[in-house]
Amino acid sequence: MIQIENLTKRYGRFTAVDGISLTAEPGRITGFLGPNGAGKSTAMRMLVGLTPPTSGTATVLGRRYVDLTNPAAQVGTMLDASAQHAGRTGREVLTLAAMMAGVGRAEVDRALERVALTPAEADRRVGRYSLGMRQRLGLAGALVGDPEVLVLDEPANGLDPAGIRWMRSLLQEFADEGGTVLLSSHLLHEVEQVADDLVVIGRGRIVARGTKEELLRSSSTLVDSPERARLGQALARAGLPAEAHPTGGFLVEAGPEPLARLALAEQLPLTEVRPGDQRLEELFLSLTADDAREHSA
Ligand SMILES: Nc1ncnc2c1ncn2[C@@H]1O[C@H](COP(=O)(O)OP(=O)(O)OP(=O)(O)O)[C@@H](O)[C@H]1O
Repeated sequence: MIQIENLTKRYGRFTAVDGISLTAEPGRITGFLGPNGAGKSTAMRMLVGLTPPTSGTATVLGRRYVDLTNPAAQVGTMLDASAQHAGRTGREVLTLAAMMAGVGRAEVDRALERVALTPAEADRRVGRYSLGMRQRLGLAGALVGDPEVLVLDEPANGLDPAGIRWMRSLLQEFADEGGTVLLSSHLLHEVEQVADDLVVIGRGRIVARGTKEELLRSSSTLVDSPERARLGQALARAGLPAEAHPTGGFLVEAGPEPLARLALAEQLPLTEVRPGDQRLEELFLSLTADDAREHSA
């Protein structure tokens, strides 16, 4: 379990993280989504004690990270997969992580196996790894101490679609055994494939949160009729906000019931009544486009 309450980080007059609160539950994968510069890494660094917060609290397993008895074994972290020592082999990097977590060589082999790095690959220098291999090694480092919680910053970075599917099943297995996963991404498509719950951050503030299903659920209905013109007139008369949809029919800001009643009253045949395609993508873009623009300006 991860609990963040009113967490704020200011650098001088700039507020990087602005009073955010979020919870990541055991048994679930929580995606922390936001455009570049939204404050994800800063929040995660505060969570694991690498950056002191200006105010607010962050706890893992009920305690501040620095107060955990053996943080390296209780919380697996991967905050910057590209920061691994290029001159060391993957196995050496992992052996160091295992020592910090107080576990032995058998766990190193087990972690390598879990992330599907072969012994030959493990004995290669990290400088010669692809980005995807570095991510796998970073995940192995997070898993090696057999933690209850994983905190992963952009773990899908550099993975191809098959790699993302693989990561999803690995993290799902971890969550199914009761583990807590908090992972960040600036790419909606990635996080949508991996997470159960989503927290969306823009310009340091939480702008949406909920289960993936909740956030994907549509508030509009797509409706169509062979008598489209008459349908349009009926919608206008009924005062239902509607706009023409590119694929035909109308996108109406209403649930299906008022539309069914309208069709019955107007004796209108309907060929389509289904949830409008309010994809999470639109939500993400509309919620964060301005933030992203201002940051890059
Ligand atoms: N040490 C620092 N000093 C000053 N500003 C900082 C510092 N660290 C981060 N920032 C600023 O805080 C904001 C949030 O940065 P952060 O790295 O947390 O964003 P992010 O959501 O992780 O973005 P990305 O997806 O690009 O990693 C950015 O505008 C960044 O420039």
